[in-house]
Amino acid sequence: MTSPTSCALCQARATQVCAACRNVVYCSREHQKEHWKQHKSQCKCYEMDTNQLLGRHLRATRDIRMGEQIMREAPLVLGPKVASPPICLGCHRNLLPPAKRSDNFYKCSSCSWPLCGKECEQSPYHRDECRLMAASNFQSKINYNPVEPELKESAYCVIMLLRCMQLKQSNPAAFAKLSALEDHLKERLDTPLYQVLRANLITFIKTVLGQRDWPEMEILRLAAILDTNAFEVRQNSERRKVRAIFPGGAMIAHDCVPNLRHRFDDDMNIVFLAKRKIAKGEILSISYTQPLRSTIQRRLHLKQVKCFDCACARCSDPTELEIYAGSRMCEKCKVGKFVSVNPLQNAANWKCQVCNIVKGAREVLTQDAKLQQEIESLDKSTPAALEDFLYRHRIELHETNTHILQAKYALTQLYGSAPGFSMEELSEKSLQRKIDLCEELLQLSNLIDSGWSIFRGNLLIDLEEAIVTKALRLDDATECEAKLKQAVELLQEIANIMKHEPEMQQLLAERKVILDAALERFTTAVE
Ligand SMILES: C[S@@+](CC[C@H](N)C(=O)[O-])C[C@H]1O[C@@H](n2cnc3c(N)ncnc32)[C@H](O)[C@@H]1O
Repeated sequence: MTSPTSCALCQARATQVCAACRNVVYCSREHQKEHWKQHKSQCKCYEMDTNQLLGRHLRATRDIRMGEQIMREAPLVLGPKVASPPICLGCHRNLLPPAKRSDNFYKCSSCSWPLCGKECEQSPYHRDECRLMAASNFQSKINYNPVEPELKESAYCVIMLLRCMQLKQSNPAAFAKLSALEDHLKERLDTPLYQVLRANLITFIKTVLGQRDWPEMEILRLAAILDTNAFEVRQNSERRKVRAIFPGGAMIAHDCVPNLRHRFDDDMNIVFLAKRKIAKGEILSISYTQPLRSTIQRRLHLKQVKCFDCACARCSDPTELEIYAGSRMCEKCKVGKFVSVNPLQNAANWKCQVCNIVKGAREVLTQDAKLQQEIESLDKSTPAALEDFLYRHRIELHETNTHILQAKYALTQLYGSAPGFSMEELSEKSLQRKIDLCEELLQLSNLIDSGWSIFRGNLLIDLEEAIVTKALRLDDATECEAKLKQAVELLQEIANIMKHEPEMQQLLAERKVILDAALERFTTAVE
């Protein structure tokens, strides 16, 4: 296809191109502005494509720069997660404890679901479900629980489903968009979760809430659409953790080493950014799972939650891009690592790369599950238990095994923040430990979450703080200067990675003040 050469508005010879999509050209800035209303809906740097493996997905229609924002979309439907600590159904903020332990939350005057206050009773999110509950004489029984205020209430599981169902009447166009999404209902129907849904939730909706006209399979299909496509929307500063459907964002495929990342703005719109340069024609991807997990763990999670077998480059490589996250050291030769003979076949044997002895998949899975359970049960309030875990497993697990990586990542967070381990309190040894762990994981981030990832950004923030702390403790002026210079470079990279994260801006400004003060102190000291 040849590029257009005449102005999209007046057909005169064009001199400038729309920088966002690079698909249309203009003779002047005025004509570009005038044409914007018409062009807006087509101004995209991606298009929808379909193939057998991924189904529908998005593909770049031009080269995309690192850090470029490529899509912003409002939620089509939004509501509580399947199980949630008490939240307000009007504004979706986690509810604050009442003033007195003996008091309860504010309750909606019609349906008794807890809310922030009277003003949230009229929220457009809550109105329709409230009417339905009140008409069926259903009253929520969620109360403030002073013993376990954060306890997740499973009663919330009905809300999002009801909101989807109510779209059919209130907004048929939105309901049509929702219904066009993938569901994997066939695969989900026999799972224990869907059996429980059928037995409890569907019965509740049909009999208690009087939705008898809705066929069971139609309600289950909506539940399956939510499970396949919903994003978790997190706004920590607003105390919000809910789920939402974004039909455009739902078209983005998964890759274990994705090229996009996403965040949410103040209005709970989803925003996708390019983590790295993306070439024209490349498939756009996000990760539906966690990068520190091993191939078996990631594939199992994707299969259970999203019903597909991932066959991305990382999953297909027995060495997992040289990370060997799922491998253990060979018990026999002690120098080789076990790798799967076919990582895309869960039942395939594992073989030592050096002495070639073989282990069955079942044994590998059992060992892996045991270790995962062990690490999840550790006390993560201080570094001791995690350090002990690393020490105890230092022979059978190598440096980049998933369990070791998870423990190391948790340690980077604890050194500098856990009680008794604040930055000022850290011993020289612990401070250096934090620096070493951050540097090690940063190297790894180039392989498993490359480019401007949040994983990399968070590690850089931790490293920068530790480096400045270290610099200020040094007596040697040359060493101190070198460390402060390193911190300046780190802060620059952090600013680039986090420039689209409003919640990070205050922290960055504070880090800059601290670093500038450290540089000034250093300059004054050497003068
Ligand atoms: C959020 S939807 C993405 C849009 C979907 N492809 C469609 O046609 O509606 C998630 C589903 O897309 C498919 N999918 C996404 N990434 C995939 C991948 N890397 N390999 C195989 N299937 C994938 C799976 O069926 C998955 O359950």
